[in-house]
Amino acid sequence: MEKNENFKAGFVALVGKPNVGKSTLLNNILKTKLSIVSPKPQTTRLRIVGVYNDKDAQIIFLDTPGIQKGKDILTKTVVDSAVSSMEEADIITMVIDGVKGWTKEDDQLVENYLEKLNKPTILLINKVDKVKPKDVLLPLIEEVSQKYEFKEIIPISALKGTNLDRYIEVLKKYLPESPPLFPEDQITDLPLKFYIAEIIREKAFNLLKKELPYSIAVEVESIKEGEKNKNLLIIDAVLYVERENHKKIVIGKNGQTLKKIGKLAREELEFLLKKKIYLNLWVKVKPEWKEDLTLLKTLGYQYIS
Ligand SMILES: Nc1nc2c(ncn2[C@@H]2O[C@H](COP(=O)(O)OP(=O)(O)OP(=O)(O)O)[C@@H](O)[C@H]2O)c(=O)[nH]1
Repeated sequence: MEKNENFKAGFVALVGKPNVGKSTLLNNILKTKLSIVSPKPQTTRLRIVGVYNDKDAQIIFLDTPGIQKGKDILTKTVVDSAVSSMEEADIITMVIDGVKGWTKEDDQLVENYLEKLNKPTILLINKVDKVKPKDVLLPLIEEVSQKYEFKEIIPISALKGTNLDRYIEVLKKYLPESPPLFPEDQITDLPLKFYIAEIIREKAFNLLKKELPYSIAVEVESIKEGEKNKNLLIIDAVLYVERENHKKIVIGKNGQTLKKIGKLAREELEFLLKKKIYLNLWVKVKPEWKEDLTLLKTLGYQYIS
């Protein structure tokens, strides 16, 4: 790719309440599935970096998990990682849900973070495919422009792709001039083990969200190539639950639920990695895994101090 002389590169932190559509936005911009999208709030617990490249710019997205209230170590870790994303960023993008409008939590985000960090901030009003332009959107734009000195306010639909090109152009305007910061083929800094664990966790979460909304963690213990067949990956992974009765739920009657999780994860992994996959899944009980620092670190929550 022929590079523009005034090439720009830098970090953009995506912030906003759970469920406003940050993961959908990132996935649509990067056209590859890096973070979990699900209708349940607070599923993105990891800081995920996606890298957008074109001839003018390299934009590195920091996807921050919702800033939540909570006392366990996992929640604190999540908040720390969200804050460090914002501190690292050249530009902050705040996302709100156009249907729900501006909320009290958004006021807190402005007060507690944006005003203190004082970085160029862009506001995206998402899900505009679901709102009436005149009756809802125009008054909302008027309202939010009083809330903070946003550099720009852009109505988008992350789902439909509406106005995302305009958003990219605006980011380029505020990014510093710099050579690329990452090699171009690097679309995520997540190690493969971690990436696979997230896909398995997503499948388990989607099947079990009613019974076990937040208490499953997944660790990929090993990934080996087939001895004779290099096109085969053998993956061993453990699903951690907090209680014995949760283990029964994950396994299901005659092992049906675990089998289904395995099948869905395997199909997606085969598609994404373009290899044949053997996926061995176990379920282990690990009481209070959310409080277990060592395990959290193994699982990749690196921002624990
Ligand atoms: N109609 C409509 N729905 C959207 C749009 N963007 C996201 N959604 C839906 O909103 C829900 C939440 O989207 P996510 O991308 O998971 O939201 P998030 O902000 O990453 O949420 P957390 O992971 O909880 O922080 C999903 O059901 C999406 O399909 C949009 O532009 N229009």
